[in-house]
Amino acid sequence: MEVLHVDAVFAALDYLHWSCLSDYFPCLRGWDVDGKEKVIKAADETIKRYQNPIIEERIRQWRSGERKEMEDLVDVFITLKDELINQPDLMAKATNEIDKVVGKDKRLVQESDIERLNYVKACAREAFRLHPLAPFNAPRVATQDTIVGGYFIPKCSHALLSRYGLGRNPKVWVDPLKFDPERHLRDGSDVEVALTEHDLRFISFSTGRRGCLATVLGTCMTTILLARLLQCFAWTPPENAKTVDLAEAEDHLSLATPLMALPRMRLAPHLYPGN
Ligand code: HEM
Repeated sequence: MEVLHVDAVFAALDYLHWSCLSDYFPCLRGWDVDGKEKVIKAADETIKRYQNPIIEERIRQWRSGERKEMEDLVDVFITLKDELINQPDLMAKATNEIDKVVGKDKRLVQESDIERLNYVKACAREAFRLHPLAPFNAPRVATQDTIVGGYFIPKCSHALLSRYGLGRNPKVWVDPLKFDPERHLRDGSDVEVALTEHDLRFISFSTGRRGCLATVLGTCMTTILLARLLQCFAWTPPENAKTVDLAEAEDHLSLATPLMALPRMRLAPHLYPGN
């Protein structure tokens, strides 16, 4: 069932940005002229069959008082960690910053440290720029004729922003394919690095009325997760490999080959939850 679920999620993601004839001619809805409705319906049913019982069980646990603490959410920062594995000097800079701010072997990174973890946040910004989760933002429909960035957008047209294209635009970013967190740090300034990017030079939380409602929570989750991955473990490529293969798959932005990396504990054992 889990394999079916993952396949269904990827099918749904693949189709997210496809245009469908019935979006433009609603009278065709149900006829499935281009065959996409059938694929999406099947994926949707599989996703619900897998996820709904989990969600319902969670709701039951909260209502009955059995569950009292928040758990899970997030994964993703895998690609970011891999970029750092391939450039040990950058990883050392991030780890040193964490050790300096938190102190070695004292405690784990916590929310109050975030404002002083500028290099870690610059790494996260760089990952948002270079490795967007999805190729496009959610589609928008123009409610009136308008001009954006010099382009005329007629009323009713559907507009998609390329997250991939923005982050790698050579007119905006010097050496755009290089993973270089320093580009987000202002020389000699201790201005706090933010993960938000309101000028849309790349998309992290987007901006405006429909931008992410949880930029503070998202920043907190991202920074703490990455900082703890680096604080708790020294990461190296797998045996027999010099680097982690970061090549993207041909038809989506995930890694072409599964991630393999070796973690080694770098803190005193009592600091790891469960010990
Ligand atoms: C690293 C974490 C996160 C990132 C990078 C992120 C990014 C985004 C992006 C790019 C959008 C679309 C904005 C647009 O289309 O213009 C969005 C929408 C949204 N996000 Fe997040 N998000 C994150 C975490 C969260 C969390 C934790 C929550 C809730 C607890 C959340 C709630 C929302 C909501 C409600 C919207 C829809 C806003 C609307 O359509 O009006 N996000 N997010």
